[in-house]
Amino acid sequence: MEATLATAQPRDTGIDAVASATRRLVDAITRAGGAIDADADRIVADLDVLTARIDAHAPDLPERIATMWRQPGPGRFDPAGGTENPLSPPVSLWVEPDGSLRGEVTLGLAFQGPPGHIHGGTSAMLMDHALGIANARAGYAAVTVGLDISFRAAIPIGSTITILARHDGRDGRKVRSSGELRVGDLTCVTATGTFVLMDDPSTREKFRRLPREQA
Ligand SMILES: CCCCCCCCCCCCCCCC(=O)SCCNC(=O)CCNC(=O)[C@H](O)C(C)(C)COP(=O)(O)OP(=O)(O)OC[C@H]1O[C@@H](n2cnc3c(N)ncnc32)[C@H](O)[C@@H]1OP(=O)(O)O
Repeated sequence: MEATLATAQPRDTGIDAVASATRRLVDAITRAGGAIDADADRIVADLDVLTARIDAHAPDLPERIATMWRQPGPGRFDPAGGTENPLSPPVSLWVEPDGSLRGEVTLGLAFQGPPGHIHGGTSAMLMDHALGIANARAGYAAVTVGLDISFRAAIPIGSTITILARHDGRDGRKVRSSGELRVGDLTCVTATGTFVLMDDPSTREKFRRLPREQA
């Protein structure tokens, strides 16, 4: 049986292709470093032309946010697995037979923390997001109120990171999930999360208004 994708289905055209190309651009810049200084003026001019071309298509922010949230299926704009988000690492999470999630990602220099290794904030984002999706797959759309994370071993840049996440249960308006990041057999990061259901009145009140109304 074909495995179910819990994150957005990547496309190789349109905005997904632009986002992929932008990830390649960011990776190239971080790898080249100051070696591009001599060519920087021309590069900036070229990039500014591209930015203006793309910006010409952009609606105002509240309209854009509303459009994003009207899209069906897993978030295509998420910061961890959003195929349309150039800042999102290219994460795909699949549903295992027991309902837990599993995925793989390889991260480049843009995500570096300690020398040659992944930044802890990036690991925390991968965990937060995977835990949230594990809850959503179990039927509980919820926001994070607590994330308990342990960094047990540093993750080398360029290694294949396995992401594991599972929904652990519900306690009133709170839901719990847990997960880990592994490289091979080594568990590098473990995390447990506490989330509050989106349909809890206080959460609904907090997140129901569009940014236009909040301004
Ligand atoms: C993007 C999201 C879309 C989601 C829908 C689509 C789902 C598709 C999957 C996408 C996956 C996304 C996964 C990313 C998820 C984020 O990254 S969400 C962004 C980060 N989180 C936030 O911005 C939430 C900020 N917090 C709040 O706005 C408010 O806390 C809330 C949620 C409105 C609740 O407010 P409140 O009613 O005043 O309650 P509060 O005092 O905060 O505490 C709530 C409960 O949590 C407990 N609690 C609080 N802190 C902690 C803690 N550190 N540890 C343990 N328990 C705690 C409290 O004790 C309390 O428990 P009970 O009293 O109910 O037993």
